Amino acid sequence: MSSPAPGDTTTPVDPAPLVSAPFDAVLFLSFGGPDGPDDVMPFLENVTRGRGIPRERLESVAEHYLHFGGVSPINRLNLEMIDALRDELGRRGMDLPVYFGNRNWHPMVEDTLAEMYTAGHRRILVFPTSAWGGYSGCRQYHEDIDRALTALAGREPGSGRSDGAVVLRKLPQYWSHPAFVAAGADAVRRAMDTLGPGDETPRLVFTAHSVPSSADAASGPATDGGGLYSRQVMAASRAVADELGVTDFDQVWQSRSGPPQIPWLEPDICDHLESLAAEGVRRVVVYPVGFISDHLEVIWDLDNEAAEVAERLGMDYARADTVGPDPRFISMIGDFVEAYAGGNGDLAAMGCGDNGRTCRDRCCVPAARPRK
Ligand SMILES: CC1=C(CCC(=O)O)c2cc3nc(cc4[nH]c(cc5[nH]c(cc1n2)c(C)c5CCC(=O)O)c(CCC(=O)O)c4C)C(CCC(=O)O)=C3C
Ligand SMILES: [Fe+2]
Repeated sequence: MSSPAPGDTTTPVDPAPLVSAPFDAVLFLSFGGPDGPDDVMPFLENVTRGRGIPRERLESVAEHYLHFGGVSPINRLNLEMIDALRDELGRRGMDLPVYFGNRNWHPMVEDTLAEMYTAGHRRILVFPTSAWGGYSGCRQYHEDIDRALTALAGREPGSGRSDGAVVLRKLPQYWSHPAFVAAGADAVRRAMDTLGPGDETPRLVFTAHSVPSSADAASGPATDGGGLYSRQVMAASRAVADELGVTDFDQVWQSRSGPPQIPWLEPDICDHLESLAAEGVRRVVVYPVGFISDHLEVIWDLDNEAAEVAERLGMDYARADTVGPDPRFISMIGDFVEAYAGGNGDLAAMGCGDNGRTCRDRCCVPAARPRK
């Protein structure tokens, strides 16, 4: 978490939100996922609205969800983290209630914000379930906040953001937080243990969600040369490997979508397993450092697809748990809430911003999307 580079202009913030008044509630903001078979297509349409994802890709992703009865584990996993966070805040004597809202499925963030407003909350800390910078990992969560505020202004005259009547402050990116790194390292240790002893140390492979190469190139402050997301993922992977004393590791990508002619970050985990097998590697541990819960992208793309490839290649394969349920991760969220609740948290931290404003000027701008 760095402060702005010299010469970098921080986006001006409305004067009112800068007032260092205390915050009175937490909004746990996530991606959302379907809760049953009838939700799957409407959910996918929400995710991909205007994004040029081919119909065939949607249909095959729908099948992944239907394979699990149309239910993504993401909502249940988020609710478990929220319960743990409530306990954590309670232990610290902090009485901020924790609400749950999503970008793409119920409870939708627009409805949650309306509920929070009705309950009297006006200064809200937002914890996003993404650790990263970049358009999908950071700016899109600011957009969710912006959309929810616009919807609120429509429902509740006088709730406008410009007069500072409502402040939603997004908490910073946490990919480099020691708790995130330590919990990840322990998850890798446990996965190594499940493989048991062998005559070869397993190769450690980190994965994160691929994004279009153009989106990665546009990630970070405009003055920073781009590639913020991929640099963060590599740095987080290296930090976990360092903690384990592992020097030989790979960092690859998973879950790409979009038409094949558009370049996305590569290599894909399944292709990478083929390359490793060709090199003679026989044992692999995969850690999805890019996600904080074992949601569908993890259990389908890694536990099904990649595991199948590994089996066909005759490799021993284990997938490490994501950090979500680790008490250190929940305690990290507690630390953020405690640091920001009084109103004096570090507003210059990367990813932090009020009412949908990004932390830096022209930061993580959406890349031009291909027209179909
Ligand atoms: C960087 C990143 C994260 C990590 C940061 C974060 O966690 O926020 C993330 C998380 C997630 N992505 C998820 C699901 C999906 N992502 C899709 C599509 C896309 N993701 C993208 C990027 C990311 N995605 C991008 C550039 C697209 C292309 C379309 C677009 O530009 O928007 C699609 C459409 C179909 C497909 O093509 O796969 C689905 C269904 C779920 C929920 C899983 C569940 O339900 O359990 C989660 C947590
Ligand atoms: Fe995604």
